[in-house]
Amino acid sequence: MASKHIVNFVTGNANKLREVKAILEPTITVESKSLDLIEIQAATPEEVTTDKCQRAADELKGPVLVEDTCLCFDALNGLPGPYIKWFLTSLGHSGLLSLLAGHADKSAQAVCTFAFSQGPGHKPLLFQGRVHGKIVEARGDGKFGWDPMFEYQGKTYAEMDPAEKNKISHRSLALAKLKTWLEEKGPDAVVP
Ligand SMILES: O=P(O)(O)OP(=O)(O)OP(=O)(O)OC[C@H]1O[C@@H](n2cnc3c(O)ncnc32)[C@H](O)[C@@H]1O
Ligand SMILES: [Mg+2]
Repeated sequence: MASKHIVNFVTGNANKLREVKAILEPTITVESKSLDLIEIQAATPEEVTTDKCQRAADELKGPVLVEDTCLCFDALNGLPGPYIKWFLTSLGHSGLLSLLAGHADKSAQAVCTFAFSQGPGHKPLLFQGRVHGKIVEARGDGKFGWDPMFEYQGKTYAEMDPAEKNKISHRSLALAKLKTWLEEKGPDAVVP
């Protein structure tokens, strides 16, 4: 049976693409374009993702889906947040963990914000998923970003098999909202 909907997911991250495909297909067909989009320096994931989506729509001159992921440490008032990529690159897992050395509170939130735009000039729609977990010493053999140090209900993301992670993750919670919107309104719904 042919998919009812097709989305064009623009990302430079192959791990994200793999998860998005595993979560959405076959109900929704995921096409993709590998682009490393400029991300503005902003305080909230909503601002970052909205801007990123507009850039992608302008560049590809059509409908696009983008996503931005934040990892927010509660003891640090939400930092590193949207800057997690640069913190992870510079500090690695152990350096990230040591940011919380002086804090008893190791709780953290994994936040995934998708933005869908019908094309240049259209307002991006946002779909967000959030998982409350905790930052631990790296465990598990997952190769995706900070998966080994984010623990949810006793297991790090890296200790879960892919299907298990995709059932409960910040990304799947966000995509469930996108799916509902696509099924109820459809990509041709009138968005300003
Ligand atoms: O092209 P884009 O989609 O922006 O891909 P990116 O790799 O630049 O991703 P982000 O800007 O959203 O930065 C998020 C960082 O968190 C990492 N990350 C994203 N989702 C993750 C997940 O589910 N588990 C572990 N790490 C993740 C990712 O590898 C980045 O280092
Ligand atoms: Mg990025």
